[in-house]
Amino acid sequence: MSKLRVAVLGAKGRIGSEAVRAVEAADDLELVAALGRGDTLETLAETGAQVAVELTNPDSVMANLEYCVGHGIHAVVGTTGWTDERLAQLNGWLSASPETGVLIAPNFSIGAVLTMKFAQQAARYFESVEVIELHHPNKADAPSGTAARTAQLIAAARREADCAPQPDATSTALDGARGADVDGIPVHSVRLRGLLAHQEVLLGGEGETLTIRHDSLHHSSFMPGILLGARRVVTTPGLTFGLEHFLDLN
Ligand SMILES: NC(=O)C1=CN([C@@H]2O[C@H](COP(=O)(O)OP(=O)(O)OC[C@H]3O[C@@H](n4cnc5c(N)ncnc54)[C@H](O)[C@@H]3O)[C@@H](O)[C@H]2O)C=CC1
Ligand SMILES: O=C(O)C1=N[C@H](C(=O)O)C[C@H](O)C1
Repeated sequence: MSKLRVAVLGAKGRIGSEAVRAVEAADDLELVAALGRGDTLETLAETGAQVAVELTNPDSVMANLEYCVGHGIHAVVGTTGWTDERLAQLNGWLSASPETGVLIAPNFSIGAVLTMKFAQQAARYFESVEVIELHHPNKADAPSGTAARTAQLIAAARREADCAPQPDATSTALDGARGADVDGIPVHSVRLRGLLAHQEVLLGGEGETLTIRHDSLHHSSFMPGILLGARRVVTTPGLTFGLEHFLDLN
């Protein structure tokens, strides 16, 4: 059986370099291109890449995806910085190339995907919910894509259940002291040498709290999700947001 032809964009970065090794090590995948900043995207068409794994940064991702979708190259995207406007633009490109698939995964690690799901399930049962994400200090964006997505899922679950607004008597606060407001959920970002990628969802009710915590201790935690995404995206046209859609989670 022929191998799936995979390219990695952002191949010299922290996660991209790990993805290059993971693709090379997979029996059913062939690494046909490993592109860094300044390399031409034409390499993707020239090498016949079927899937591009996009792990660059929010400034580069849109141009890369415009090229990929325009050339019918499926994409697995880990890069952060997604807004409604960006998603609408991507959907526009996809509607002109209806057989192409794009997976955007705020987080490729199974533990983080489960954290989001558990938080979504728990959100309606507690009066208070806050998210704390903790990352290495070289991270460009805050809050993390995972934390933003977690907060959006929590907020949607609370809206659906008609939850009351969270109790919070704060009347004076230093800027930032209560974190960023993502759909009404406070999200706090820590940047600390020694960390990689971590998240806590704190839920509080009368006389009890629940903490859901996940730790990515190595970039290897993201690799099974990236490889699964590459294998599945080629048969899943259109936009898929979240790795959970490729997992058998009930
Ligand atoms: N979804 C997930 O599970 C994960 C997502 N990420 C995200 O992936 C992105 C990259 O993270 P890191 O590897 O830590 O950053 P990094 O800064 O170490 O790597 C990014 C690399 O992309 C390169 N680059 C920038 N523009 C490019 C372009 N147009 N073409 C090719 N290469 C380009 C940079 O030179 C750099 O080598 C971030 O948005 C991060 O949040 C990171 C880890 C897991
Ligand atoms: O930059 C990182 O490192 C990570 N970025 C993603 C995010 O912003 O959520 C995923 C993971 O947290 C690691």
